[in-house]
Amino acid sequence: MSDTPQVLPTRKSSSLLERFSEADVPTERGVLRTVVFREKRNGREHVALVVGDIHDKEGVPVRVHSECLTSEVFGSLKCDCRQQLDRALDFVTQNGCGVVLYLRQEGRGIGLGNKIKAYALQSQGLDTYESNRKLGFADDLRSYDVAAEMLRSLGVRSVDLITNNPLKIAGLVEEGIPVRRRIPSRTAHNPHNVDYLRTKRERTGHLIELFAEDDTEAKVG
Ligand SMILES: Nc1nc2c(ncn2[C@@H]2O[C@H](COP(=O)(O)OP(=O)(O)OP(=O)(O)O)[C@@H](O)[C@H]2O)c(=O)[nH]1
Ligand SMILES: [Zn+2]
Repeated sequence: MSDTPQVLPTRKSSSLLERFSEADVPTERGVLRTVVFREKRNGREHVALVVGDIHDKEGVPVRVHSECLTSEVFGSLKCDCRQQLDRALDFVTQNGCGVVLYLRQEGRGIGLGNKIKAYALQSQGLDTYESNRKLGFADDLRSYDVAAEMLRSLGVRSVDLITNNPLKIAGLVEEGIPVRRRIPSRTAHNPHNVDYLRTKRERTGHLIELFAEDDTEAKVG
């Protein structure tokens, strides 16, 4: 991967978002071009981490990742979000080309406080989706309009999407982003997240292959 700063082309015609700022950020995996978008309706900031030349390209490897403070910052074992993020960053940096969108849709869109309320209900025996419903929320409140607009602003023509979630593929396609193929995001299970992963597989058709934590093959792709 080149360490040379690159200026990414900008499209000015976005309606939901302002393309607010961008800079190269050195990370343990190399330099990530970090582009911050602001949602005009609520000021929420979403991030695109860009590697390589993606403008006007087809089949760009893309991860559309939803924020999960508990696992990504605090190391919670209740889900697989940090692994998914790490593996996506590994993939795009090793590949020398790709994008990780980091969307501020914590708790599948219900927010951190409500996710922790849902965790409290799960400790009483409810599953991920039952606990959402008990709190008065739908299973998944996320939308992909912001992701689509970010990708359009970056000039991505079509994507190879790193995901196990068929609804995410459908959501992006509905928002006008062609998905050329899916890159599976393999994830390791542990005693704390195995029910969560099984529930995703059974309730929303996530295409999850489960690997034990010591399985060195558990990786993206
Ligand atoms: N409401 C709720 N959200 C959760 C729970 N556990 C994890 N999350 C959130 O779920 C989001 C990740 O979504 P997932 O459904 O796990 O995975 P996905 O992004 O749809 O699918 P992949 O692309 O395959 O990773 C993150 O925002 C997490 O904070 C939970 O028990 N309840
Ligand atoms: Zn998580």
